Amino acid sequence: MSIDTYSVTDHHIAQLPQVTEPRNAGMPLDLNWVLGAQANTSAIERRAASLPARRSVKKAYQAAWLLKAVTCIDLTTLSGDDTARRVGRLCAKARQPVAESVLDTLGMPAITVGAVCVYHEMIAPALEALQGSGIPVAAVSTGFPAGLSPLPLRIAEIEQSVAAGAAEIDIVISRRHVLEGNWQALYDEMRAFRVACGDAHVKAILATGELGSLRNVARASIVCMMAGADFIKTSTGKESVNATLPVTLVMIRAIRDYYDRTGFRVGYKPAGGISKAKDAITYLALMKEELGDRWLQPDLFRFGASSLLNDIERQLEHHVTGNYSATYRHPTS
Ligand SMILES: O=C[C@H](O)COP(=O)(O)O
Repeated sequence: MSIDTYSVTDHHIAQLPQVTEPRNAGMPLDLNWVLGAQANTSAIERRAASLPARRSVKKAYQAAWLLKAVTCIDLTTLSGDDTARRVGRLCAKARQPVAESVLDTLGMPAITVGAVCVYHEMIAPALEALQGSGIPVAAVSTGFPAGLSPLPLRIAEIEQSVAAGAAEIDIVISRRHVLEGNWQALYDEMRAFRVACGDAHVKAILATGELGSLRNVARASIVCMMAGADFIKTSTGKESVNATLPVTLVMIRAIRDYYDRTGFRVGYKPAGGISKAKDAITYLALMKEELGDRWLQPDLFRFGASSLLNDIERQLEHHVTGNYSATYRHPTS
């Protein structure tokens, strides 16, 4: 199946959606629902394997999809040697991720990335560098990436990050709760994190590469949503296996199930190892197909990525410098 006919309108490109989404309030832990969650691994893997080949976007539509992807990036630096200077450069890129000349040629308005994602210590320089841009700062907290520091410290870290001005907090769950099937413990932990976040939105990093099975991924996704996660996110980027298409299918179907049963839309953030423009399009197409256009807005979809933007920039350059530029039409025209 091709997605040539998918329209990527100005509305989709718009940086900030005008819709007001009721925040996921969560619900009591429903163990019947959690334990009933299954994942047919071979069917999911078969479908995931066919996705990249089945998804193609005509050249005339690609630039719009790529710009859409840019608006959904949590531009990230999560390195032990991060400095205020490096974060400053990242933020300058976040403000203007695509060269003005490229946007002009494509007839597109100025865009920014979805957010900048850093460690707690880098919140202040990020805020300073992003002043006036409207781009939120996301902080990884709770002992990222392993999440094995004492619970009170992890909660205090969230509180400090929120006090420092982070509008979004990416927490890591305790993988052992999933591996031991201790859903109550996972729920209680996630609930405590959500409370500590206050008004800041919370993304629950499942570290799916360490959860042992797709069924565990499905169950952990549901428990975190029940406990009030605003987003569920695949990975820290530090596991040996990070974002994958099978895991994505499982997580976004859990999101759909949760929406059908509760009416709350929870966001999805694939993260780790997504560095190619064509992969970004595959993810966007999958979101559109499984969850619909609403989940293509940056308040419900983000890529956690440190190098994806570089490849998207390269591809956009091809669009404006190659033969292609002469034939470019906006998808809505
Ligand atoms: O959430 C962010 C991830 O750490 C990014 O991973 P990456 O450096 O592989 O793009």
